Amino acid sequence: MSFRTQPLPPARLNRCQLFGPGSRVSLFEKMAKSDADVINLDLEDSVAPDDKEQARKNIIQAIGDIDWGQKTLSVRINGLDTPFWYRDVVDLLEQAGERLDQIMIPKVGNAADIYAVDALVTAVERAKGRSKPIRFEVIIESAAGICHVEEIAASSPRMEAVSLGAADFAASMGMATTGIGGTQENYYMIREGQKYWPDPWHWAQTAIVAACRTHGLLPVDGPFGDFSDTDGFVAQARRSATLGMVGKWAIHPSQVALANEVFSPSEAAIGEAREILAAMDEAKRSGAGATVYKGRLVDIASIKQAEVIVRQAELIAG
Ligand SMILES: CC(C)(COP(=O)(O)OP(=O)(O)OC[C@H]1O[C@@H](n2cnc3c(N)ncnc32)[C@H](O)[C@@H]1OP(=O)(O)O)[C@@H](O)C(=O)NCCC(=O)NCCSC(=O)C[C@H](O)C(=O)O
Ligand SMILES: [Mg+2]
Repeated sequence: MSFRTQPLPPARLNRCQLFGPGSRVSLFEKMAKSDADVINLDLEDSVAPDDKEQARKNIIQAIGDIDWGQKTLSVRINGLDTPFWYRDVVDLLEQAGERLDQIMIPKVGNAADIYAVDALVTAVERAKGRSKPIRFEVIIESAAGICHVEEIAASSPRMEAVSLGAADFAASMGMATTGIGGTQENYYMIREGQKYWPDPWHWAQTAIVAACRTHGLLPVDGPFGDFSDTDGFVAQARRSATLGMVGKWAIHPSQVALANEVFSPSEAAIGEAREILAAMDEAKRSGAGATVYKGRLVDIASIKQAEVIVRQAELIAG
């Protein structure tokens, strides 16, 4: 480990983030009653330009009126290249109640983008005497965003989470696809006449995970567009979990249970993690730094791996 130790991410569940357009008020109660850990009310791309103002009003009202339970409540503002974002921030911070936990900033390109939003948020918080600091989550969904992901992760103490937005990312990168996440038909390799489909999102996800882990943030996988493809969603989510991501967006309620299942450690995994910790306790007592568990090596690094699973299990248990 370097002299600088790795900070822990916020101790809260983020297995599923359920999205809904701010213009579809009829969805809000359903979102609040869902099993998602995080709710994202959207002012950005799921809301048509003519509906932006009304959507903002709907969201401000709903933040106060609806019982959101223990969920993390987040609003996605419009991008910094639009005329809408500053009004989103000012109206939300001036008019929405303290129940609002965070704002999601889309299409972030560098740390200066976060600096700009932070300055505005800080000014309104001070002017209005808000007692709970708003936290930030951002979406990496452009070539510039992925190039600057580390400085973005380090950009503000308000930062909590970073998501990969596969749709805008693909567009910005000029990727030859209209699919949102998942396997891409033309991204394959051939060996002995057999096709294999690698994961085109892998490197971007890994870069996000590394930046988040370095700065104590939550790395999250974004949308999977084809909500009728359950197997495809689960496969994508499992790959993300294996890489270190803590959760995934749901753009339809049918995806919530799938994400919760994938990003909750199974009883077997929790049991094994606890056994590894016990085996390493025993090893340490006898002065050893490594031991054998079920025929394989476990050592001090295994303790940290097991602790990730046990920590997640404890969060879920409450
Ligand atoms: C995708 C949808 C437009 C589908 O809506 P709809 O046609 O109403 O779906 P269903 O008829 O199948 O709905 C079944 C029941 O579920 C309720 N419902 C639907 N959506 C939601 C929701 N988001 N939350 C809660 N409940 C929901 C319906 O009302 C039905 O209920 P009932 O009648 O009582 O049975 C719609 O799901 C939708 O708008 N989804 C969210 C879209 C969104 O927010 N997109 C933005 C995020 S993705 C993105 O921005 C890309 C990213 O930035 C990137 O670049 O990658
Ligand atoms: Mg997007």
